[in-house]
Amino acid sequence: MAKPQGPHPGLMLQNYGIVLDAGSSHTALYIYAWPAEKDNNTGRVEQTHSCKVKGKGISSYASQPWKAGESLTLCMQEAEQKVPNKRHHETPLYLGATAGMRLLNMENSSASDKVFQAVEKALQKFPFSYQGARILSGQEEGAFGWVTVNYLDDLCSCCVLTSMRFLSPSQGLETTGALDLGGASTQISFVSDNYDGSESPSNSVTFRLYGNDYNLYTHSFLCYGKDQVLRLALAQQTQSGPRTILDPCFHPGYTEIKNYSVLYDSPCVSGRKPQGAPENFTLRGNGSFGQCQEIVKSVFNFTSCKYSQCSFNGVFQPLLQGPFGAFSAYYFVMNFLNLTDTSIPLDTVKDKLARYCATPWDEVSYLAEYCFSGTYILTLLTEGYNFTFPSSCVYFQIKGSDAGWTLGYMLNLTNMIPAEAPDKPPLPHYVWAVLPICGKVKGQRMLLNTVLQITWIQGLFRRTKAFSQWRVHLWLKDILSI
Ligand SMILES: O=c1[nH]cnc2c1ncn2[C@@H]1O[C@H](COP(=O)(O)OP(=O)(O)O)[C@@H](O)[C@H]1O
Ligand SMILES: [Ca+2]
Repeated sequence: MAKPQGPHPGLMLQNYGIVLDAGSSHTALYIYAWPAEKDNNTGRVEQTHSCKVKGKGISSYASQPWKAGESLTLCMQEAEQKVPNKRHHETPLYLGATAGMRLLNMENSSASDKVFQAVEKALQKFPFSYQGARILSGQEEGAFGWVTVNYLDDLCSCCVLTSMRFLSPSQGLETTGALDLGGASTQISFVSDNYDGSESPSNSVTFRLYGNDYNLYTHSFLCYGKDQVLRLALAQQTQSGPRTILDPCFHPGYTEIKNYSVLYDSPCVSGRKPQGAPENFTLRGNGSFGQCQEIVKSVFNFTSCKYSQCSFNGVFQPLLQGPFGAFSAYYFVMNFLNLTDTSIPLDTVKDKLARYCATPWDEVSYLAEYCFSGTYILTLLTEGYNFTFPSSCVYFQIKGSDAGWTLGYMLNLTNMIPAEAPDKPPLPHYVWAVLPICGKVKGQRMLLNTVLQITWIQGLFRRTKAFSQWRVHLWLKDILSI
């Protein structure tokens, strides 16, 4: 008897790509896959696997660089299992390091070189097509995060509220801004109609997509990731070299002995260590959101701005234009605190956070830093960047842990971000009319997307924004399976 025929093997063929995100706090490996037979511009790239490397980020191995390489072995072995053997040699492997390595490189560039040598040696042992390990600039980190957010196009309910924006004849269509919060740096990236890149060229990244140039505003604040900001806040409170501090950002009853040398061992606070400080100090929590916010505010500088407008620390920022997707630690922290619903009035959010901060430590008992982190996020968004809640549409991405710069980085390096327009329109016009029907088939959520996409298409005809054309193109291909 003849064997049952499976799908044509060609249809099953997948391409793979691996990106290691060497963050300041830890390293994560992501595997992406996309159909091999579709041309690069249209196949939907999906994350098929992720692996969290045990231990800390590679920058923490400055004094034992070989361990940085070793630390990656288990996740790399997992990747060997997950990517089919036949595809190993064609699978590109990238490692990108962010703010932890930026700081180490500033502090001790030979130690940072040694960490990269060790990592390179470890990665080259695997059968993938190794494409190099490097430090991403802050602009790259922000810009690739923005590409990911817009590629994923995973609009949440928050944007339903603002979908009328898309219909507004004056505004036209919009892309989604990206907010990334790491341990050592934080990025904000968005396209603003009134920003042409000339006022502060260092904050401008130009993308060529479908034949049009996009001007993206992006800024990375080194030392404003949540772990380094905690150091800035503690440095602020220990300038006189005390033996004890009463810290409002920690729960009442919380006590921790902190070492001065360890606290000040970072370029973000080095040079500020108080002279003649004892070896340690005791941090005692007193859980006051209001006082904590005052301390957090003091790490921002709002006094000088040589541009038409600034966010903080004299950094230019054009008028906010949303929606925005907030991911990484934004998501972890706000999800933990049950504060991802941005339609809640700001005062209610503050009340909830105040109640959480005031909860005695013996009732919380683990994860001491969420009061501080929540207060920092709220302050960064409202005072630093000037978001107003609930009218600003910032949504904490459900797949927050997996959104980030890695997908955008890989799309760029594998030439999957189309720079030039296709010769002919992506689809014949009659397809537009079919959209609502296709939408209904996949249920309400798809219907919502349909409405948004149609509005985008209206925008397309109005302003022919190339990036949205790209998105619409991908989306149509996806739902129509062509
Ligand atoms: O599963 C989690 N729960 C809570 N926080 C997390 C989790 N995974 C990562 N984080 C936090 O997200 C941040 C990720 O920062 P990352 O290591 O990418 O630094 P970087 O982007 O500044 O280089 C860190 O502050 C880390 O503590
Ligand atoms: Ca990161």
